[in-house]
Amino acid sequence: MEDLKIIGSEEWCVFKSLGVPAIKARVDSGAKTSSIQATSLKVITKNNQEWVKFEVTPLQENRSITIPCEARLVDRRMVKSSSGISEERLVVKTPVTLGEDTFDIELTLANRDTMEFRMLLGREALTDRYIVNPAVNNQIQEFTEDEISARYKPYFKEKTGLKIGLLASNPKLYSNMRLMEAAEARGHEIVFLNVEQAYMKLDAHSPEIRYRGGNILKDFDAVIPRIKPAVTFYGCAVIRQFNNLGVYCQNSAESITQSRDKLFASQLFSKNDIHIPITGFAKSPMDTKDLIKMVNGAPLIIKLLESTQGKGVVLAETNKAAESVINAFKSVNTNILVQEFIKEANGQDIRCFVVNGKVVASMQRQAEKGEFRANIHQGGKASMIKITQEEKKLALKASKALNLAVAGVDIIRSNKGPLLLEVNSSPGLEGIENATGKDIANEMIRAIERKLKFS
Ligand SMILES: Nc1ncnc2c1ncn2[C@@H]1O[C@H](COP(=O)(O)OP(=O)(O)OP(=O)(O)O)[C@@H](O)[C@H]1O
Ligand SMILES: [Mg+2]
Ligand SMILES: [Mg+2]
Repeated sequence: MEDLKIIGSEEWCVFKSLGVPAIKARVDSGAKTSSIQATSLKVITKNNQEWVKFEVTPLQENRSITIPCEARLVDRRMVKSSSGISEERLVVKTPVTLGEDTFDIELTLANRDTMEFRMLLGREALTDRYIVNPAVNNQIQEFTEDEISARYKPYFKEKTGLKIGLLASNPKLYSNMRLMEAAEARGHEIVFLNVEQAYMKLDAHSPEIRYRGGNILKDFDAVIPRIKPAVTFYGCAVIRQFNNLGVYCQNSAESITQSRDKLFASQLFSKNDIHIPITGFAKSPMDTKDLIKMVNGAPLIIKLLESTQGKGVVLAETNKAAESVINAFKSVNTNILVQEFIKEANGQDIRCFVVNGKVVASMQRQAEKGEFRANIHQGGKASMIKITQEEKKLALKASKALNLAVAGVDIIRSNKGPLLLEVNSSPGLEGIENATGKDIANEMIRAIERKLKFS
């Protein structure tokens, strides 16, 4: 016991033979084997032995430094993730240096970028060497920030900007052109990626995304998803793949999927105590009459579950009309929501543009004469508006409920106070930039910089 050293909760490890000058490990006596976050895994044969090539992004704060490594493969192990799923992980063996001691360590290569720390130091490496004192850090080796900078100096690439992918469909669309412009203006490299031309390889060790023609899409720091409704399913699969490869996606596949389903989203809102117009959903035409009563009768709104630009939103003026329209949709198996009509809104609604938990712009939209839908695509006119504290809170709460970093939140003013209409995951920039004069594209790019701690 006496010659065991005290090790803290976080320690710097050096891997000379891998070429990793310093990597901070979380000391985790709960884990048997140590692990390191690794991407682009590839098993190769060297002198009749199996080796693994992989890449390590060793610094938590700087994702632009990636070190190519090679180590001998000693095992393949099934590991249970926190969600209970078993996955095969490659295990390599390599010398590690902690302070004055150098010893061989087995490392599981964790190829999913979910770890806060880039490395975990497990029991096997600690036993007979260290006693853990979780209250302290850097007991074995302390590196100052300057020392880390010096150690990493040769690795700092001449990289002045991020590499961002704009995952969308039409490069000529105002919003997409503005995002490309804003990213370039801030010194980043931005690549337009047509979502339907990206395809993927699903493989435990070397998952990939390729682009038409066979190019592998790699080295992306971030992806801005701008997925049109018609490609939601495929687009979200591509976003998930980028995410699995450790690329930051400004809106996640999950939140986009949720926001696209008006019923699912409305259930999330009511669960989170977010007020929406009274809304009903029913399967059978036998319930239509009561459904209409439930939302206070006609005039009422009927909405297709997946609709945008106001195309799938209908106003039924009388109970009779409502009943026949609802039953007509049901007869062709189309899912619809039935909603209380907020007459006092007078064809007005409010669009709040939310970026990373902040309302960066808001506008009022006024429907054309004789029209109740305020959508700009339906001829609505936009103007500046100062929203109330309550409306701001509502917008932020709604985007938070869906976990969207970028969201277009539609709010309607009713006699009961502001009500949430819907949250869009790819809100257009044209209407709101023109109405408010705000540079929203720039806000979105800056939000990515902040998330990636790029400055
Ligand atoms: N319950 C309601 N009462 C009054 N007006 C409504 C109601 N629901 C929707 N509207 C009007 O219809 C417009 C379109 O509705 P909604 O935003 O739900 O549909 P959408 O087709 O998804 O539009 P978007 O293009 O914003 O995604 C709203 O902006 C609003 O002006
Ligand atoms: Mg919508
Ligand atoms: Mg809308």
